[in-house]
Amino acid sequence: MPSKKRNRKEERPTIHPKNKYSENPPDFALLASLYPSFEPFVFYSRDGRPRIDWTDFNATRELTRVLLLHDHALNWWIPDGQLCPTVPNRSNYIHWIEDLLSSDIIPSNVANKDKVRGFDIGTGANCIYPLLGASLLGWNFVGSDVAEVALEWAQRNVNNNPQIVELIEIRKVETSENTLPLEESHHGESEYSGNKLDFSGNKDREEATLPPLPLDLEVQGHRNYHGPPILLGVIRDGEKFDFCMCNPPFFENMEKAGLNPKTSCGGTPEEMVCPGGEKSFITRIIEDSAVLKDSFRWYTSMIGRKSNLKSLISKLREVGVTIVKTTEFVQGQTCRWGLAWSFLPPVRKIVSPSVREKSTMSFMLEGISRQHSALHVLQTIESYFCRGGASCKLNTLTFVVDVTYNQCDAIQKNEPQLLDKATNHELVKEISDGSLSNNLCFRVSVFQQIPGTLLVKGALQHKDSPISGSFSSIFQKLEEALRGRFCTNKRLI
Ligand SMILES: C[S@@+](CC[C@H](N)C(=O)[O-])C[C@H]1O[C@@H](n2cnc3c(N)ncnc32)[C@H](O)[C@@H]1O
Repeated sequence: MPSKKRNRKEERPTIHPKNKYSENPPDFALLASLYPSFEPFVFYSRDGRPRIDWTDFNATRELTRVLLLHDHALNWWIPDGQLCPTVPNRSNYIHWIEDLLSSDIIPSNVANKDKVRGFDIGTGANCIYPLLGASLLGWNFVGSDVAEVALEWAQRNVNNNPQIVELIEIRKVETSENTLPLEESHHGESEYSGNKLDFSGNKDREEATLPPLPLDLEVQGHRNYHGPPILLGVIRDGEKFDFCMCNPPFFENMEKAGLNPKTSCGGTPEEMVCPGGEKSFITRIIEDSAVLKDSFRWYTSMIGRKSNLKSLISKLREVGVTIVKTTEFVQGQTCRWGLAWSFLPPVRKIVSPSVREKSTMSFMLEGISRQHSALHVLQTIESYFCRGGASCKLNTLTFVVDVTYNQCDAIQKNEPQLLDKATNHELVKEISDGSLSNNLCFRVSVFQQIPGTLLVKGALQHKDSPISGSFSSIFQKLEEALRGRFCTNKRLI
């Protein structure tokens, strides 16, 4: 999985507050004193902090083993080279799903409220999500996989934990002759992520190395998935789930996975690679979900590259989902995105309080010099929003500009002010029935008051849009920009 190099000064979302490690990161010294098998992997840096060598697969595997044992009472192991999960990171995804299930955006499964049932696509030898979900929250799981070694070890990891054995079924995905075999290129030890986790909180930790984006993936965009079935053909007739989750094989081949000498979390080609990379894998999940529809309350997947979010959200629109939610998972130097969607009709619409308060706004521009007419101001408003990525319709007869911001563009351009932040952790996007409601549409009108004074009015057109809460801040920014341009000599726009 790729990671994202982040600017240290940038404000980061934090680890999920329900995560066991949010307040108390793993204490290597304590773990070493309690577990002799972990002790040889711990050393002390000059500042006296206990550390482990993240480039040593045996060290990262032993850390995961003792964390699962110490904090979750789970017996766990994986063979050499298999993908080794970092427990705090994986816990964030589980808690996000917990939030989705407990939110009242879509109806809960009233009949089976106490029996949550999840489907982990590609559970891996480590079987980490079913193990965490079952032990932390008592959830039932089906964990699927195609790889023999994954199926064998996932089952072993379940069987070695009698307290949750009843909750987890490991299901083999049957490959048909029409599917392409997974790539056979073996590079021995490989990196699955460009991440370096440093639980010690030491300031001088190194930034993550971002593996290069596969060039041909970028150029060619989406390639069709030709691998084994993912949901359709694996889910049985009449089966219902509260959610599915997936940490997909992200890369097209092992070369493209990029090798990061700073970490060693294992990961075989079967675990890391699928034809077309994560985009094609998740696109197939979306296509399957459009057939399976209400068999799942929530469909979710992890995404390794933010650049894939936009096209995947467009795909979701195409297939007519009712709700899309995204989140960012951040832990240490690791950054991923979560994408969730549903076909169930939303129970409520998310409208930020500011929308209810302010769907029309206005301001006066005074002291405008003679050479600037109302038409000039109107055209400036149009070009201001066009440059920000909106589409605009100018009417010079009525002195009106109609502005439409597309939500996906806002995400891609990283303009958080256009997105309605429902919690600190997630950006919520609700696409309700109509096609308009996931856009932000407003009308700006310019009125001549007296020479040198204009009134600028803004009126929100679709108040139910989930991102309409951003209207007032956008309008305030317009005011600032126009004042800078026309009322002083500062050229802001
Ligand atoms: C990146 S690993 C994730 C393993 C584990 N869930 C984790 O988070 O560490 C992806 C897994 O998906 C499996 N896989 C690939 N194609 C699959 C398919 N069509 N259905 C189910 N699993 C698949 C691989 O064998 C591999 O175990």
